[in-house]
Amino acid sequence: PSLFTATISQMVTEIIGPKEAGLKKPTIPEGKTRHLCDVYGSLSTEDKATFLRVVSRQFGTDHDEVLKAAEGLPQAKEKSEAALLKAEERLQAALVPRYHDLFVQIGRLEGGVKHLVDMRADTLDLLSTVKDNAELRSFSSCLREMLSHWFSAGLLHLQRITWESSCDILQKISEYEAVHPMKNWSDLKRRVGPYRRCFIFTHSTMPREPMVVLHTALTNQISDNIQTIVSTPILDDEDVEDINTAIFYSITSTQKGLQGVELGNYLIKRVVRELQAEFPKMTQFSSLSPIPGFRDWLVGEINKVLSSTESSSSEDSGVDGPSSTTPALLTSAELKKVAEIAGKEDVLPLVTLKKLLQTNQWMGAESMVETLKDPLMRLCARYLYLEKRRGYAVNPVANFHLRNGAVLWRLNWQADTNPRGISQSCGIMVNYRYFLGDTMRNSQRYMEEQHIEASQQVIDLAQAAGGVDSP
Ligand SMILES: CC(C)(COP(=O)(O)OP(=O)(O)O)[C@@H](O)C(=O)NCCC(N)=O
Repeated sequence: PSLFTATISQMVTEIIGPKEAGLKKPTIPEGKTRHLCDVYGSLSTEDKATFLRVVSRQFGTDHDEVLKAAEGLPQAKEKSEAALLKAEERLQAALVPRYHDLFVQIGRLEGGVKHLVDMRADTLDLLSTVKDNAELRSFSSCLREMLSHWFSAGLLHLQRITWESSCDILQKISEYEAVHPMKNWSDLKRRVGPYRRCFIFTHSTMPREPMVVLHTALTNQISDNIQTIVSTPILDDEDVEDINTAIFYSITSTQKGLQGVELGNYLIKRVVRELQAEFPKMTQFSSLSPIPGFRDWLVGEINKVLSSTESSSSEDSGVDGPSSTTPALLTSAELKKVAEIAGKEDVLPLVTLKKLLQTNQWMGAESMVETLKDPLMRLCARYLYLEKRRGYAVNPVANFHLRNGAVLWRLNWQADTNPRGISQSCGIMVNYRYFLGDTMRNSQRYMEEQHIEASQQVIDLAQAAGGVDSP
């Protein structure tokens, strides 16, 4: 390992120059940079991790130099404006990690930007496995910052995908689909056919590679279920008079290394403009989104109640009574009904409910579905509107649309009855609605005050779950 580490340091130093070279760096033959990329590309996952650890640690900011430069500021301020500017430039240079120069050199190569995107994906994978590694985190954010300049809106090319697009692109559209996987060619044909629009962004450094894909349905109302979008037969030609709404029902960013560059946000905004131009009468823009993680969150909440019931060894029969902090998940009457319908009066109702949820068996009986509609809709509103991580919505899709300035607008019961939809979110889907004149303000309030703009339906449901004071 030490020989490998020394070799990495040597190769990087030959490209970015020794530390003492400062700002005067020799022009480096591309050959050394190309060789480093080839070596990196040939490494095993484990050796790539070593490479990333070594470079992020050995070629980060020089803390002593930063301190020295900072200490020189007061004296320079006393001396003159020119001296202060010079001292500030020295500090700015000191704050740029040395691997920044490595990224610049790699980015200049043919295929170098793609190499950096893949290297960032490797870094994110490594970060997901290690405990907090501050140097690696800085390395990743420096790389993200650089990539965000290369992948800004002005440098991305919008392309509409139709059945007449080339096969290699259509194949990638099918393979990359992460939200509602396509089963066959007719699925794919439907999603690019009449009353549908499929747009991608491509980038000159990765031609013929969809960087992000947005699927939109053209309708005359805000869709409340996915079946009518992905399962309807292929329609005849569009009747423009019948279109006034765009439903974003799937968006996928295909390059993991571009996480945090917000390509999806750019694409939605660009597609809205494109559709407004094509359909001047279009007035409604909304997503129809999955709610990944809701079912698992609910099972977790049930486990919390069961373990607290066990530990408090309360005499009552496991009725999910409200505790001082969190309100009851289901009312006693709802729990009683669940036990009755399941024919399990002798088991703790929450244990029965947990099993029904984990096996999707609750969908089997109409009476059970009816009984669970109100509690599941309440709890889903609480999950989306109240469950937070560092102040922001814990659900990643909610966080994405709320950052874009959308409104948490409507929960839809039985909106996705595929097994995947039942397992993911008990079949519930949500509309994040884009009111174009408000998105900027909504986004700002969400990012700065963690305020979630929500409709009365959602607020009432969350309130019924006992989690929110009346606004
Ligand atoms: C939801 C997506 C498109 C957001 O991507 P993007 O706009 O680039 O945001 P970010 O990843 O840069 O924060 C992305 O997270 C994604 O592809 N998620 C998996 C598929 C999905 N839609 O949940």
